[in-house]
Amino acid sequence: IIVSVDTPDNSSRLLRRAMSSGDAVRLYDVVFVLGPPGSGKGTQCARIQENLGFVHLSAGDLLRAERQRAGSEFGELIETHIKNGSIVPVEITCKLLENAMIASGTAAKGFLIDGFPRNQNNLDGWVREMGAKTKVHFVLYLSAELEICVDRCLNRGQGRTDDNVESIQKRITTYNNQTFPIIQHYEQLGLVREIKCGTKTPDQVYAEVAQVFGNAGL
Ligand SMILES: Nc1ncnc2c1ncn2[C@@H]1O[C@H](COP(=O)(O)OP(=O)(O)OP(=O)(O)O)[C@@H](O)[C@H]1O
Ligand SMILES: Nc1ccn([C@H]2C[C@H](O)[C@@H](COP(=O)(O)O)O2)c(=O)n1
Ligand SMILES: [Mg+2]
Repeated sequence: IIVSVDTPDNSSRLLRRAMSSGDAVRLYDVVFVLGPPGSGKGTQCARIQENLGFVHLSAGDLLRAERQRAGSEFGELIETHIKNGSIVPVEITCKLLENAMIASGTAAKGFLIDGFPRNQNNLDGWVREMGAKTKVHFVLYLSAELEICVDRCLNRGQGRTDDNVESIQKRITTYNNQTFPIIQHYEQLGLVREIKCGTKTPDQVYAEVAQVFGNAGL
């Protein structure tokens, strides 16, 4: 039950009453969005944000912005991980996500967290820091054949330092070894909503995405 919007920093839209304890507990509504590099996570999140009122937070975008921020003590470390396709320690990423959630103001229906949690360290850190403040409704898993994903990354044209063959191969290895097990973890909890999107157009994928959100009452 949504009972209020007032939080100490006036930033969270949803304040729900914990029916069991009677205590007021703040819960951010969250959908994680995972899938291989180039599967279309950012593309679909932009549409969900526009049409369904969720705020899109890309962990990769937040890390790239932090890398560029003058005076950041993490810039070099982030760049090294991005180039190597490895995963930045969760303390950094989780703090960036939480700050962005707080900064997003009061209008969000919920948060689409794109590209997170990407490994066990991400998941453990999230549970530790954000578990009690969030409700993860489901994991939107955008799957696609890896050859298609590689082509899309190489043709993305956004000047990303990791859209080259060497970095993409490393990102895919990390995805297979570290991220896929996280998807399997959520699958075991019955929380994965997979959309097979390799050969579908963005419009076709979005039609299925909208259905998933509709089915979840979001
Ligand atoms: N269904 C689709 N069909 C064809 N091209 C697509 C489709 N979805 C996205 N693209 C294109 O593929 C590229 C990668 O898409 P996008 O950036 O959304 O992927 P991503 O999953 O966020 O990737 P990353 O994990 O590397 O951030 C972009 O150039 C995008 O325009
Ligand atoms: N949870 C995350 C998300 C991203 N990164 C780093 C490493 C990724 O290869 C890179 C790009 O992410 P993308 O934009 O493709 O989602 O950012 C990370 O370390 N941890
Ligand atoms: Mg992306």
